[in-house]
Order: sequence, then structure tokens, then C-alpha cells
Amino acid sequence: MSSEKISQDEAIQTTPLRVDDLVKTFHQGTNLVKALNGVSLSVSKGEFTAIMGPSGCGKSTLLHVMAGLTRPESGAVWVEGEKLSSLSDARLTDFRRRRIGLVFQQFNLVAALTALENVMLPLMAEGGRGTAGAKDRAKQLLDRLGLGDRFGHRPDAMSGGEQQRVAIARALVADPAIILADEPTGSLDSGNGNAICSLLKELNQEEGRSIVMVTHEPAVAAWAGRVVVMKDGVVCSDWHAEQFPDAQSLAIRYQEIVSGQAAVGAV
Ligand SMILES: Nc1ncnc2c1ncn2[C@@H]1O[C@H](COP(=O)(O)OP(=O)(O)OP(=O)(O)O)[C@@H](O)[C@H]1O
Repeated sequence: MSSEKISQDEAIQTTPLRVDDLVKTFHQGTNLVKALNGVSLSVSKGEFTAIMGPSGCGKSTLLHVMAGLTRPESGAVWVEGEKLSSLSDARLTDFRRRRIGLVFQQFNLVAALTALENVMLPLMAEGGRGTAGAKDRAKQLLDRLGLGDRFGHRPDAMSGGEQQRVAIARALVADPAIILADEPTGSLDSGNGNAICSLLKELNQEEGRSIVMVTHEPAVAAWAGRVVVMKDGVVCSDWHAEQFPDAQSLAIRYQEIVSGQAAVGAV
């Protein structure tokens, strides 16, 4: 094998996430809705990317396809070089648990379990790691996320912001290749929302975590280093931090794009 081919393969294997020409259609009664109409995107190691766009443009569908929760009609998703469509359902579930950290708007914690048990869950399901190791790792993470005094609390005894931090700890526990977050601040007031954004930024900058976050709010997207804007199932803009120095300039630019006043693809 040529050295060029080896380095190409290495690059694919170390790229946390790549999607290529994704198409996903939904049936709504007699109508067909193309939620994704040829989306391609690559997320580099240590990149914090926000995906923005108006309601119904396909953001959540894209995130679900990236996570292997929804299978596309065509196109492919690679996580660290693993092509999700080539995995059986059982292997995909196992792969997702180990390599993809998921954070949802509604936290999705198990109500009957404590914060510590919720965070340990992905490691327990894996079977291979000992309970003690899983417990230590979960405790470490909860401590790191400022929840050292909440180990034994159940979700209904915690605030929304605390529940989301538990969910982030759970997403991190298996040391995944990528964190996928769908409107992680959507159920929080602005103070707690800012704290979650700040935490994601810190995890990105201090630990080099690769993050993709769906949001429709420019003030939330402004925490990311890259903003991808979708409209009608396609990516119409892709900006890096230097192109949106603050949340206000991002909001103006975003409005221009979604209202059609700026050229598609404009930066
Ligand atoms: N399970 C489904 N069945 C039918 N249609 C769906 C389904 N999921 C999504 N859609 C449709 O696909 C399109 C894209 O939806 P999606 O939820 O991805 O958009 P979104 O950008 O995340 O929207 P929002 O910001 O409102 O959450 C919409 O027209 C939606 O109605």
C-alpha cells in the first residue's frame, strides 16, 4: 500500500465525524418531505460546530442520522472511519454507546436512577468494564462538572441545569469520539443555558472534545468555533469563528441568510 493511501486512511480514521451526500425523506400523509437533500460535512478533531437553521430545515434529522438513530435513504456517515451503514443494528447500538456521546434538549435521564447511576449506564451496558471502574469514572466526571454533591440525587430532585450537566457527564463517560447535542439549552432559562454553553466550550477548549450542537439561537451558536447553516434540507453556509466575532454579528448574518437576503454560501 502506498504511503499516500496509508495517510489518507489514517486521516479518515482520526476524523471524528464525516457525512457524505445524506438524503432522508419522510412521508407526511400523501406528501413526501425531504428533510435532508444531499448534506455533506466533515468535523475535525477538537472542533466545536453549531448547526443552525429555521424550524423544519432538517437540523435534528441530521443529528439523528449522524448518531445512527435514523438511517438515511442514501449517503453515508463515518465516525472515526467506521461507516455506520455497514453495522448491524446490534453493533451500531454498541458502537454508539462507546464512540458517540448524545445530549438532548429534554436531558433523557432515567427517572428511577441516581445521577451517578445515570452517568454509569453506558459503561454498565458495555459489560466489559468493572463496576468499580465505571463508578470511579462517573464520580470523577460529576465532580468535574460541579455535581460532586449530587451523586445520590434522582433527576426530579435536580434543576434543569443540573440534569443537563448529568446528561453531559453521561455523554462523556465512555470517552467518545464526538459529542452530538440537540438543542442542549432548549429547556433551560438563559442563565442555565449560558452555563451549559460555557461548559461545552470549556470541554472543547481544555479537553479538545469534538462537538456538534444543533441550535436555532444565534446567541448559543456563537459559543462554537464554526457555524453551519441549513435551509430546506441543505447546508447553505459554513462559517468559522473569525467570521462572526460576536453573537450580534452572527445573528445579523444568520437573519440575512435565512430570509434570503444574502447569497447562498456567502461568508
Ligand atoms: N418522524 C418524522 N415523520 C415525518 N416527518 C418528519 C419526521 N421527522 C422530521 N420530519 C419532517 O422533516 C423536516 C425536518 O425536520 P427536523 O426535525 O429535522 O427539522 P429541525 O430543523 O430540527 O426543526 P426544529 O428546529 O423545529 O426542531 C420537517 O418538515 C419535519 O416535519
